[in-house]
Amino acid sequence: MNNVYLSIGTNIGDREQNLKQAIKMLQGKKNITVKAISSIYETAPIGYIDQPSFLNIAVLIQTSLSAYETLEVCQSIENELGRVREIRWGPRIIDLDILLFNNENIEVENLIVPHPRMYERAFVLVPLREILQYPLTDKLQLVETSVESMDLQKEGILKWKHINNVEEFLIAEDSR
Ligand SMILES: Nc1ncnc2c1ncn2[C@@H]1O[C@H](COP(=O)(O)OP(=O)(O)OP(=O)(O)O)[C@@H](O)[C@H]1O
Ligand SMILES: Nc1nc2c(c(=O)[nH]1)N=C(CO)CN2
Repeated sequence: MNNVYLSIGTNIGDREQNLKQAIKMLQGKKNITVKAISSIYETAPIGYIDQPSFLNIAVLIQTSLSAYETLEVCQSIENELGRVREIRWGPRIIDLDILLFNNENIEVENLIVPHPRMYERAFVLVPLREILQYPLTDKLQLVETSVESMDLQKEGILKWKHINNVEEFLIAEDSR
């Protein structure tokens, strides 16, 4: 079984609903088990600034899929939820990135793991830190040391909401 950390972001539409949908779709795959979900963080947009704030979350899954197959699942979920690719780093209904795949270094076409920009992004590291599985590998340890040296307010971590009961969170009625 592979331990895989994912980052999910959304800044269009009913953002919380988008996160729920994405997690439910992950859970619905027969080769994937969702093991942990971080709090939901509201974060200021990084990179391309003139866009709404994001909700960001980190998820730990266990899967028999390869890294590339996991990427394909992430992309199929993005497509199914109706993501349209326009501006680089611009607004999106949903974005699923593979952060870490076991403790592996992977570089194949269309896939680089660890995610090349993860260690400089508070919106990735802060949720990820919450769900790190022990014992810490060197890559997980680097998450902790990187986040410790960040000024979270300056990095746009605005507020967060803890999910007390994951089952309840996922089945809760659409509030619209
Ligand atoms: N670890 C990874 N996780 C997800 N996608 C990756 C990864 N490494 C490379 N990619 C590739 O990156 C491509 C562009 O991804 P995307 O459009 O989501 O970028 P982005 O979210 O705008 O920016 P960023 O990659 O900085 O988060 C994807 O099509 C995918 O093939
Ligand atoms: N706060 C925040 N900013 C972003 C995000 C994101 O998920 N959260 N995703 C981006 C594209 O990868 C660019 N900027």
